[in-house]
Amino acid sequence: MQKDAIFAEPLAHIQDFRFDDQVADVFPDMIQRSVPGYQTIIQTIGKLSGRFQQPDSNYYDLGCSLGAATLAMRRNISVANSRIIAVDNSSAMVERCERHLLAFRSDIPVEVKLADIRQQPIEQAAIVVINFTLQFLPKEDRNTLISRVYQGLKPGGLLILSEKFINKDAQTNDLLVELHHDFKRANGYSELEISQKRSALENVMKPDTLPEHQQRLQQAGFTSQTLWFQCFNFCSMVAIK
Ligand SMILES: C[S@@+](CC[C@H](N)C(=O)[O-])C[C@H]1O[C@@H](n2cnc3c(N)ncnc32)[C@H](O)[C@@H]1O
Ligand SMILES: O=C(O)C(=O)C[C@]1(C(=O)O)C=C[C@@H](O)C=C1
Repeated sequence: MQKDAIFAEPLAHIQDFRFDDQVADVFPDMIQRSVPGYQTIIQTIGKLSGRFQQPDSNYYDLGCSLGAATLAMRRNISVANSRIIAVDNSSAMVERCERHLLAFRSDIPVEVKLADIRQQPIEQAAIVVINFTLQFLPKEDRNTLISRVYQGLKPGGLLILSEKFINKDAQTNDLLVELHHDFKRANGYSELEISQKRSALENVMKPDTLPEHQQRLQQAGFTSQTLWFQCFNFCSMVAIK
């Protein structure tokens, strides 16, 4: 696995964070060292896929990057007529995702699409995964996407939504941010790497609060939802139709 050193040297000008070739090359290392509980979340997406699979259904991975959640779903689905649709608008990610999936054998077809998830139709879905991607959409587009997901799920269908979040209360927000930075330090990131990446993400990643997420899910129609994972300012929720 290639080590993430993208922000290791002082940068004269910090550009907005993009999922380009440079990021895609180091992404497994980057996400592992940056997102507390990432591995647990991926494993649990696998377990949930076993539980919520339904025959003759679609499974969506929206913002699939290299396909970690797709692979976790694919390993755990055993019912007939299942199809996975993995979508990302970064060509660097999609190219590598396709190659990555070919390295593992399976009878379940996966369609990897270079597209904007805001344009992706959701139909006959047993499961929709949005793993650390909603936070990159413009705020005004988030309600529409979650409503479309609700509409496209079959009865009993599951949405798995993982996000970085903020607290309105500054004191506890700062505490969670500091604990996350401690996590990054423990994983070998320097102060410079932490602060330069933070600046690069500032304009492109706008996390919501937990109540904003909960309200959005409810407004979309989900009457059954819960937070199942939280570590510092990272979380994962499930909502059942
Ligand atoms: C943090 S990564 C997701 C990680 C991945 N889901 C996983 O579990 O390993 C966010 C991804 O969302 C993609 N993305 C961001 N906005 C998007 C959009 N509007 N449409 C499609 N993909 C998008 C990025 O290209 C990036 O690959
Ligand atoms: O590194 C951070 O501080 C993050 O916010 C992590 C985060 C994410 O939450 O999606 C941001 C971008 C990277 O692609 C991987 C992870």
